[in-house]
Amino acid sequence: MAEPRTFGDRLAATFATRGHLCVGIDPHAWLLEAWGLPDDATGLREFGLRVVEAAAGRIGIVKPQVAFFERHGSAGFAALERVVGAARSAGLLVIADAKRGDLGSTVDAYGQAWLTPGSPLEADAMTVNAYQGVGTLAGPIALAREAGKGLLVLAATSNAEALPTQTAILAPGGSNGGRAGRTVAAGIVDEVIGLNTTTAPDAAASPTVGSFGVVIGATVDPARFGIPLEAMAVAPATPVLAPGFGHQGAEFSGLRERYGAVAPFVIASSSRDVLSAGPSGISEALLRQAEELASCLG
Ligand SMILES: O=C(O)c1cc(=O)[nH]c(=O)n1[C@@H]1O[C@H](COP(=O)(O)O)[C@@H](O)[C@H]1O
Repeated sequence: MAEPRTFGDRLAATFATRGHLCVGIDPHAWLLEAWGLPDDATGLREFGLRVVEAAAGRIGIVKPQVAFFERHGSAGFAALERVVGAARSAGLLVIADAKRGDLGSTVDAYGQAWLTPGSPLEADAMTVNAYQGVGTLAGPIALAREAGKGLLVLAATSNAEALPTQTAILAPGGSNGGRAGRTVAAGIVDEVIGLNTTTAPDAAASPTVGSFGVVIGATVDPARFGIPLEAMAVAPATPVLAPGFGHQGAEFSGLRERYGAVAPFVIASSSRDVLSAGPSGISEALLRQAEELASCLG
């Protein structure tokens, strides 16, 4: 059977067959040491490939954190290419956690790096930030539509320092002027919902999940940001990348209450908590977490 054309369709298929768990591939120096691996490009590659091997067939989504590979320069990027390639070949959805953002002409190149079919770092989706305006993302948005890729835009992040900025109130004026009075996070979410509704004609007959999602940390209260959860759940739903489970304190048992109507479209991400099970324990830890998550969502 042909692979679903859009990221949203592939995500919907993954939710149905492999569930909602995403493991973050975050090779912190202390984790490399705990795994008995060197803190260099060979260690990164080995770590990433072992996580991919553990994830394949057990869960559906991996999220390599680019920063840890970037620490080792070009050799780190070569390791990341191998890990991303292995994950995609294993049928896992790959979200490149690159958190790129810039003015339009520059962000276009970031989009090309991570979303162009056949590019060395090709992923299924990437994280981006829109603090220079969602409009700056026009290039990656167009590329994602054309290539069947996805974007996950930071809205309400899991870290406490973000609260004052992301709950700040939008001023009138500019292309986002109609959203004046709402929070920065809610304005971003609203614009991303709009991207999904305007993509629909091109996608499957009635897509259930859109290709453009937002990041809403599992440690925050979406109501505090005025985020319209019900509107996000209207088909094609705006998926949510939800980091913060495990090490940052969020629990799967709180997921339904936190995300309300949009809970069925949440990608629940955990890195350190799962990775600290080590190379011999990670497969079992992934299965256990996937089961727990499924029972909380079921
Ligand atoms: O975009 C992300 O993935 C992200 C957004 C956010 O709001 N908070 C957040 O922690 N993340 C990422 O998710 C991962 C969380 O890792 P753990 O706290 O170890 O599970 C890190 O790679 C973060 O960069």
